[in-house]
Amino acid sequence: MAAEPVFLRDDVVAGFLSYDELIPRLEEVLGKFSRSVNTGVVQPVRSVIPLHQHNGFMGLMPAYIAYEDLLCMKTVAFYRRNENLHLPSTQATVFLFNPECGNVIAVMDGADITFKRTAAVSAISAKLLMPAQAEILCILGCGHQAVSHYEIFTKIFSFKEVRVCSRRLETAERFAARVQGPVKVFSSAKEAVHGADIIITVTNSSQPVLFGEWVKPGAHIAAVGACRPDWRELDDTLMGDAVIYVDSRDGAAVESGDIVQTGVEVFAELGEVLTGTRPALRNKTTVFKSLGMGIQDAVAAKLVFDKWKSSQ
Ligand SMILES: NC(=O)C1=CN([C@@H]2O[C@H](COP(=O)(O)OP(=O)(O)OC[C@H]3O[C@@H](n4cnc5c(N)ncnc54)[C@H](O)[C@@H]3O)[C@@H](O)[C@H]2O)C=CC1
Ligand SMILES: O=C(O)C1=NCCCC1
Repeated sequence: MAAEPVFLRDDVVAGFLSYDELIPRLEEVLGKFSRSVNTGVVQPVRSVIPLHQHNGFMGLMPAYIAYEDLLCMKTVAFYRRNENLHLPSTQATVFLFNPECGNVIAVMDGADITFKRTAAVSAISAKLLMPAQAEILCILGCGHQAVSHYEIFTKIFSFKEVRVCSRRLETAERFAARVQGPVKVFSSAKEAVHGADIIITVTNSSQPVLFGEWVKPGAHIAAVGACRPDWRELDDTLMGDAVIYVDSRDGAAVESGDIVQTGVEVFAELGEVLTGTRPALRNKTTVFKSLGMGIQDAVAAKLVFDKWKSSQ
């Protein structure tokens, strides 16, 4: 009989998951995913059940990675909650399976994995696509993803100024009090992004929050929210002006409102840039449209599981 699956709580997962170890694994798997030859990295587009009654949705994100013999699935629900509830909008659980028989070997709280792998992938996009002299970082939206993005961006890059703006000023002020390091709080998104070299959009908005006419030419935008075909974060002008990079072309064609509704051409997947099959056009205004991928969760979960196992 198969052994009982282990359950790893969020604090345990967080303790075993470091950006330093995560980033190279994400780069490797994104590169293999984007290769046209069969690399055994299999990941369908997320299946999504909209939960209109509850202002949210649930997604199923299975993945198999042959070179790691790694079979994984994340379930993730995202709710637009009242900020005053102080509940995470993302509720995620990661299941690791024994690929030989399909039995579950571990169940993990998926919150930290989702926060860190998403921020790490945005940081990879910035490493490849941000202008050579990037001095000002601006984050729009001050929720959970904003915290992990602040952590990794200030850890691996050095900025003269980090600015934040959220829908409500109190949220941005709370964020500034919570993170370790200097932050300038703005009440106007237009003023916050003025002159910024990198802009991260991590909002739960379904309407554009960033407009092309505000953006400095040559800036890099990591657009993390608006993961439904009827949600937007970026306006038509910005989508039309920028060179568009994505994590997965198939996912973007189905899930990204900014892409589906404007019909803009996707220039490359991040994995294609990582493997050198498509160029990184650093001198242009670039958008990395992130949607999140099961393979990203899988490599993160394996890291956690292996560390947990060797700690036993
Ligand atoms: N691409 C990916 O891999 C992933 C994307 N997401 C998406 O990232 C987004 C953020 O997620 P969380 O931080 O967990 O959500 P959250 O609910 O913790 O934070 C959202 C923040 O956006 C702010 N906001 C809403 N409208 C705004 C506006 N018009 N201008 C400025 N700020 C505004 C809210 O005040 C809140 O601070 C969501 O859309 C979520 O679906 C989440 C996980 C992974
Ligand atoms: O990849 C993920 O995880 C998510 N992507 C879109 C929004 C919810 C979580």
